[in-house]
Amino acid sequence: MAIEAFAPAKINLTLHVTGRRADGYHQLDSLVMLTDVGDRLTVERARETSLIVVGAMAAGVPADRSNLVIRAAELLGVSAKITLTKSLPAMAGIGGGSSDGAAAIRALCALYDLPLPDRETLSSLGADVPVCMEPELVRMRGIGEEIDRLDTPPDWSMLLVNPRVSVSTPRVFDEMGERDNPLMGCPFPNWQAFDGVIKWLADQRNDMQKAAVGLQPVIGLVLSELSQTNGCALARMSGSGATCFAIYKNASERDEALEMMRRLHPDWWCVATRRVGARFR
Ligand SMILES: C[C@@](CO)(OP(=O)(O)O)[C@H](O)COP(=O)(O)OP(=O)(O)OC[C@H]1O[C@@H](n2ccc(N)nc2=O)[C@H](O)[C@@H]1O
Ligand SMILES: Nc1ncnc2c1ncn2[C@@H]1O[C@H](COP(=O)(O)OP(=O)(O)O)[C@@H](O)[C@H]1O
Repeated sequence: MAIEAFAPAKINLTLHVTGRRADGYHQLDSLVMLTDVGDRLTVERARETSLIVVGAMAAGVPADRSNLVIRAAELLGVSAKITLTKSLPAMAGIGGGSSDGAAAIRALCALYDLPLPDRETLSSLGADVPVCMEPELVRMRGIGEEIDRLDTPPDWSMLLVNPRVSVSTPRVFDEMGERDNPLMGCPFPNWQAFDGVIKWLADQRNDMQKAAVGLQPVIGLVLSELSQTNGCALARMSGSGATCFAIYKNASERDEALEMMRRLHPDWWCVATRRVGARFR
């Protein structure tokens, strides 16, 4: 029997870096949602673990023990034949590897009838793994292991654009200036009221954006082009970059923006997306 799981891209709608722990990890305050674009994996029982990586974004993704799907099997103490179909760019700020690890945990627990590990344990795979288990809109704090479920994610029309440069997460953290930044602003808005949420989001930040743009100036170009598209309510970088997201009130304006970005930059990764919804499993 084979079990499939979907590994959605995550978007950090906000990413406030609020401090640094003694072990060097950064404390975060981030609003996160999962989307309906992602990788897929299938797992089947086997005596030894094996991994095949296929798909449009497979190039350069390790198929050895450094891959988080193999580390997920090791964490659970099980073995499986795993096929991973990569559609998300790696090292892109949308948690491709972390979401694959989280999806592998879900699929392997279903395959072997095991309980899901707690968040601390998931966090040992990668700081972003716990949040990739959450189809709700969530507030993520600590280094990623403290999660508050807030609401059903708003059903926005969005774009994800990656200019095909990879950015190393630790490198961007290293390049940051101030690390003791304020938490997200309170009170939170009504998450389903478009104008109110956008106004609130515009007052929040991605504290890694400036450092990432410094390392890869093309991210600044992505942001400026997205924010000039018709109907763009907000454009911001996700995670440590380089992927940026843009939110639109209307699907038609989003689709026009997608067409324009693809025409202007055929070599960039540009996709339309929305909340993960029923695709999550
Ligand atoms: C920055 C964020 C925001 O959601 O997203 P991405 O840009 O990776 O998508 C995450 O915190 C990334 O999580 P993840 O990619 O799982 O991080 P890990 O593999 O655990 O750690 C990679 C390295 O990033 C740094 N790191 C990571 C998380 C954190 N809270 N503080 C850190 O300083 C550490 O140097 C660590 O060695
Ligand atoms: N399943 C995976 N897919 C992609 N990268 C992976 C995977 N497992 C481990 N990695 C490694 O994780 C690193 C970061 O990948 P990723 O999670 O995609 O970054 P980000 O969190 O910035 O989007 C890469 O250096 C890659 O070699």
